[in-house]
Amino acid sequence: MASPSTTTRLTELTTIIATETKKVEDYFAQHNLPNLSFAADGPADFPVPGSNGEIQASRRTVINATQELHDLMVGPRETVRWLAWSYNDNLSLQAVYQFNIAKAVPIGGEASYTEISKAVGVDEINVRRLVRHAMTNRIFRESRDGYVAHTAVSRILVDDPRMSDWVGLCSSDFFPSAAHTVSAMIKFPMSQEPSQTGFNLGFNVEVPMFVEIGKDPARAKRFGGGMTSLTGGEGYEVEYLVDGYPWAELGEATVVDVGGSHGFVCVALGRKFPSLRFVVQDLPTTVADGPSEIPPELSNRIEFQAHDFFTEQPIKDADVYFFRWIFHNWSDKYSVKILQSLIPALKPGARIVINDNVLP
Ligand SMILES: C[S@@+](CC[C@H](N)C(=O)[O-])C[C@H]1O[C@@H](n2cnc3c(N)ncnc32)[C@H](O)[C@@H]1O
Repeated sequence: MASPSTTTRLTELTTIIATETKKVEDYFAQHNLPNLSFAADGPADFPVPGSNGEIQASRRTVINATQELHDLMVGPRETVRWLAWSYNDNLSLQAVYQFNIAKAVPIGGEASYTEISKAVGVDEINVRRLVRHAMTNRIFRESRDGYVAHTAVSRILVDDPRMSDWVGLCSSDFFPSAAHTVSAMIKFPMSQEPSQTGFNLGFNVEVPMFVEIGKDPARAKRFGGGMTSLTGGEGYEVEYLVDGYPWAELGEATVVDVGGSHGFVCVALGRKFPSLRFVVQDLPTTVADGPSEIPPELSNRIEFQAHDFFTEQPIKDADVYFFRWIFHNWSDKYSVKILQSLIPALKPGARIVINDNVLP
């Protein structure tokens, strides 16, 4: 029999939501901050810095409590139904990205479905279906019957090219891979091979994902841009890394950022620790785009080198070999290979620093 405690929990949650929301609103009022809104000119981010622990804790509590309240109200059976259907959210987002629909809607104005259809070269019925579906996630709004305007969410796809890269990477590279992951598990049971994955079945290719993406400069650039965007996202800020390790104690030291993409981590470290020098290693197409991302004042301390981390590490005298978000991409077999290829380069006292996420 169902526990009668649900009613109590609902009331508890509404009280938590009201109390913590008031703290946030009072803070906004005291600091003259804009109201939260999805209007196209509304704030794109929560307008209180992450360092404000108290308001961020209230915000987090409201997010969790409203989610729980929502889920309780929806109920277990309908939760499963909607979860199973949520691929449609990726689908409409992929269409918006792929057909560049956000750019077909003027900021501060509106466009009819007919105009969008002409601008993006997709038939009007599908434009209408997909854009209206995207609206269920607050991507665009219908300003009047048959006309589309931006919201603060859709506007980000125009204003923030790196977020657009992230959307493209997730919807166009990861979504098809995820859709084939279980098929890959059935076809290649217990495989540790990077060429026997959902990506391989999804794109019908035999080489590992990074090799395939690296063959196409535009796709590699999108991957790098997407990673930069993710790193700027809440909870992933590079400051945790900058402040969370005693970099200053290394003194005059060389840090090799293995698989360092476009070098944005080294930029953040280089700004704060002037005695560090950096070599960013990655696949050739990725490092080709790196130097243009480095601010001029750091270009003499950050260099790029094409290097495949499965081959012997070419930099022999470094103080730190740094791996950020590398090992979670590889099975144990290949993670061991990546580490073994460092061995010939390690001088006494050299460090291997790993910054990665672990699912608890
Ligand atoms: C998840 S990204 C992490 C990027 C960066 N370290 C960061 O913190 O965002 C993994 C990186 O590994 C690179 N990579 C993949 N295979 C590689 C290989 N065999 N040798 C060197 N880099 C590789 C990719 O190009 C990509 O930039």
